[in-house]
Amino acid sequence: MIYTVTLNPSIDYIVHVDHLKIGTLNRMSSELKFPGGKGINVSRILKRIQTPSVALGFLGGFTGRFILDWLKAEGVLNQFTQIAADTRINIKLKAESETEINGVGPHISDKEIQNLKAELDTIQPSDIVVLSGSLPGNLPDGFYQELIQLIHKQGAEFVIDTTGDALQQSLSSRPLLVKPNKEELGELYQTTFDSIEELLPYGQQLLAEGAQHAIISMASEGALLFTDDGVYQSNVLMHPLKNSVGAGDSMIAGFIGNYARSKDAVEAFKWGVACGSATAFSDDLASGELIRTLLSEVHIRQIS
Ligand SMILES: Nc1ncnc2c1ncn2[C@@H]1O[C@H](COP(=O)(O)OP(=O)(O)OP(=O)(O)O)[C@@H](O)[C@H]1O
Ligand SMILES: O=P(O)(O)OC[C@@]1(O)O[C@H](CO)[C@@H](O)[C@@H]1O
Repeated sequence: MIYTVTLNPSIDYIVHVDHLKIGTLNRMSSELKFPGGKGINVSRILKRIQTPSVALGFLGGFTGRFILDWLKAEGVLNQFTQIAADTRINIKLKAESETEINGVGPHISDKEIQNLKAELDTIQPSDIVVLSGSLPGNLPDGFYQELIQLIHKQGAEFVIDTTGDALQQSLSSRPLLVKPNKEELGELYQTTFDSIEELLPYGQQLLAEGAQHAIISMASEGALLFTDDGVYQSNVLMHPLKNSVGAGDSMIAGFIGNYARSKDAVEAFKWGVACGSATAFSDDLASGELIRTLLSEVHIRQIS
């Protein structure tokens, strides 16, 4: 089974404003609300590519109920830990450019933390746990490390999609996959990149530090896959961009959903690119139908 862990879920409140003027009243031209948070996005895409998963994490209040109802309607299995405080609302403002304003997240009590950790007691050695996104306000910086220890105690594998120190510290625990985007990779190694060639040593460094597979996603410039057998580059699919929120999560879902079955990293990468691109070309997360249509447009070549 694949488990996703979203410690800081959200309602993503997507607001379209035609001509945004700061400092005055603006009227929305349209608005949408979706369940959000990186692990939840992974589980929703897994469902659409017929791969079962169980979504874990903290949910509370009226916002938490909205997310639970939505996941139930979509048939996404879940075992969330109930909390007293309200799950956050993240604003995705779509005007001339895209602006995101993410909440800090609710307070989590010690008892609620223990309840979440107890959910990991039942995972099996063949399971994969996807740890994604930010930590709600009061959780300590090393919290992902604590979860990784619990996952390893059960003999299972993990994927981690986070940034900075938490990503750095996780590498020596041999994550099955890490997927920083180009900016996050630059932040990790305190550098910037002007070309694919400049990226290559840093992708290799992720493997040298312990990652089993690393994808560097580059939005409209495609993606790179680093494995012990070589480095692979995807083409860029050309369709109108509708929404980049969740493209990275969709890419992780596509990779891990396929890899869990095939154990073939290059084939899994192909699915990752199809899922990530399909979400970029959709208003919400991608449909299974669009993912399957785009799969035939994905071409992977070995570059090293
Ligand atoms: N505009 C685009 N055109 C074509 N493909 C795209 C575009 N945006 C994203 N993709 C595809 O989706 C993948 C993941 O996107 P991206 O690099 O934006 O991830 P991310 O930064 O983690 O996204 P997010 O945090 O918003 O979920 C890319 O590597 C690419 O394959
Ligand atoms: O604040 P975090 O946890 O880093 O990111 C949360 C978030 O921006 O990530 C998802 C897209 O990847 C959205 O659904 C959600 O709003």
